[in-house]
Amino acid sequence: MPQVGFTDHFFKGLEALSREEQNRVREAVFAFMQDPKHPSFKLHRLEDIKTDRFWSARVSKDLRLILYHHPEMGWIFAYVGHHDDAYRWAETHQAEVHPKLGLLQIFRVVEEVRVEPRKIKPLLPDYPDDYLLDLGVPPSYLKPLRLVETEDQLLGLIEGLPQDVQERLLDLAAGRPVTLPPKLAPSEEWFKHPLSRQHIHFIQNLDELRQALSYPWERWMVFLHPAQREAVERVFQGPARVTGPAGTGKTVVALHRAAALARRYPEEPLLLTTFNRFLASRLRSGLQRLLGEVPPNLTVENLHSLARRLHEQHVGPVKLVKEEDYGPWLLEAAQGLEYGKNFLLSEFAFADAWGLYTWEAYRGFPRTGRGVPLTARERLKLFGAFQKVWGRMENEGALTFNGLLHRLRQRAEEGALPRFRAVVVDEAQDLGPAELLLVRALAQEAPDSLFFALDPAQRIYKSPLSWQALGLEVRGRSIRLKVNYRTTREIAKRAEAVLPKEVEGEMREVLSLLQGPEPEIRGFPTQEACQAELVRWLRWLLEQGVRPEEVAVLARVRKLAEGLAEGLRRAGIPVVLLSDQEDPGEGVRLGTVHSAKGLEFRAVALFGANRGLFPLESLLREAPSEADREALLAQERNLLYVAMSRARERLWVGYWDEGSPFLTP
Ligand SMILES: Nc1ncnc2c1ncn2[C@@H]1O[C@H](COP(=O)(O)OP(=O)(O)OP(=O)(O)O)[C@@H](O)[C@H]1O
Repeated sequence: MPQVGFTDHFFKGLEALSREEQNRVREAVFAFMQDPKHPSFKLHRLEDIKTDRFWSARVSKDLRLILYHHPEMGWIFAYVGHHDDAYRWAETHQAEVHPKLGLLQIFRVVEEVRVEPRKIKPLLPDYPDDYLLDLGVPPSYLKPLRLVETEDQLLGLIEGLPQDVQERLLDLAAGRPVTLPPKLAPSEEWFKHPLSRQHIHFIQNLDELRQALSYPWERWMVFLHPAQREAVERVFQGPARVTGPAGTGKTVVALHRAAALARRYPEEPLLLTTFNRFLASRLRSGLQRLLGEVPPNLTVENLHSLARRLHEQHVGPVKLVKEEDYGPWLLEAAQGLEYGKNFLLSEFAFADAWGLYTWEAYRGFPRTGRGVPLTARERLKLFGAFQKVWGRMENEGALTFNGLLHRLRQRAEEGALPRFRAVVVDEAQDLGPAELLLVRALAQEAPDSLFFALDPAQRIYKSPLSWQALGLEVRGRSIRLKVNYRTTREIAKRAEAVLPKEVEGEMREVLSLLQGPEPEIRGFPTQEACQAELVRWLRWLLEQGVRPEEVAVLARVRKLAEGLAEGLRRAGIPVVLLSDQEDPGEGVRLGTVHSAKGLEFRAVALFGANRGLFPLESLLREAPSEADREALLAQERNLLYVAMSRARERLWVGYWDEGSPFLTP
């Protein structure tokens, strides 16, 4: 089979078609590859349009494939769409080998511009043509670029350029440093160049084509950003991580990396894990799409169920106790000590999270960030109380979940548990020390064995911690993503505005190439008024043809979400709780912000972005120290960010009385 390429434009066109049309297109592509000259395709060159390299092939009465014929490579599927749309695309796009980069670019034709006599104030400094060409700007864009005066004009002009060129121009306009793209080396084949692979997906053989055709195609499956590709393909000599704001494709990287590792280590046990059961099942279906099936040597399981399973298999049955069970024991054991309940519970949880079960371990362990300082004597007294609780747990044959994780870790370190050749962790920002130490112990000590995907600004369960202290040094092996593939620029900007400019030592840098309506942030006199407007908004969305399952309504606390569910149902809006996701029915998704972690929706409404809910007043009141309060505040801020950044196209935020202070940075 000759090699065949598919452009990112083709995938965009395909995504806009109905499932049935997509199937027709897939069949047509396959048939075309067997016999492009088959009369049913009525293959012809589009002579009458400006750039005469595109061809049209008929899929059905109304669907057309637009192709480009490359002298060496053969056919490249450039676009697909309904007849008029496809022809319009062909008329407004051109394919050209870039004079400096030496790579084929497919981009929107720019109108010829005449310089007007009036004086203009250009947005971009007067860079020499050569420099702009080095950045990958097509020659026809040089003049129009010089006439751009505002950011909006720039966005409008460059919208149709290859994504990598857009990124560089936006960085340039924002005064950020720009790295020149690598040119094609004389001996390099252009289709293997990373920039070509970012825009054109080449399929080499029939098997690949068959596989590609048997699954719904989505762009994330084939077009990786060069930074994503590096995170996926690099061989890391130690623990490594990918970070980036919401929607930059960290989960996509985790999936591709797991798939790449499965190819690299086909005979060895591998693990792809994440925070909860639901996210793990999403990873599993992502892998099925990517690979056809989950390879037998790759376990995909959330960390908690993996730990339980390993304990049951290798140690014995599990009986867990929670804070509500051991809390009273702790208060009893600590009688006579002058500490409040909240501090006792939080100090116990701290020792438990770090596995400080012996006096030697607890005695000198750094309590940085704990807020309340303790003398050695005080530590000893507290430890005495903790020991009583642990003793009681032992008598009952029970342990905390962290206790279980530490016990397993110990077994793994002793060599009593099977180890994975490599472990990939998604949503790693919410893993605590016990979980991270277990992950480390479950991975072999070898290159590639530990990879984490995380965004510190989405930490909503745990306090920040030093990875170095856990033996996870990632310096030199940390890749940052900044291109947001999910959210429009307008929404991304508003969501990032909730956060400080720098989170845990990393500047928040995000670049979205998608445009859409401004998010609506609205205050109401009462909860009822807010709900009534939400109902109106939801009805309007559904009338616009947005499917109910593409919409999420989120609230800070469960009670509020549940009350709202009733209200929405009464108003005739079908609702499915996010917590019932294993078996979703028809309806708008509704739940707490926590339950929307890692998910995305076409439209998101946040109900009750009030002062008192963000941050949650009742939670802050319980904070045993100023330091704990600060940590909670950061988590609450992150929660608001998580809620807002779930939205792809539309975001609606409603509050009553007074809005969250996080909304006014
Ligand atoms: N290279 C890509 N090409 C096209 N789409 C992509 C690409 N990478 C990611 N996406 C899309 O962007 C969206 C966000 O991706 P993903 O969920 O992996 O981001 P994330 O960084 O894990 O987000 P979050 O931090 O919010 O969980 C998804 O719809 C995904 O399909």
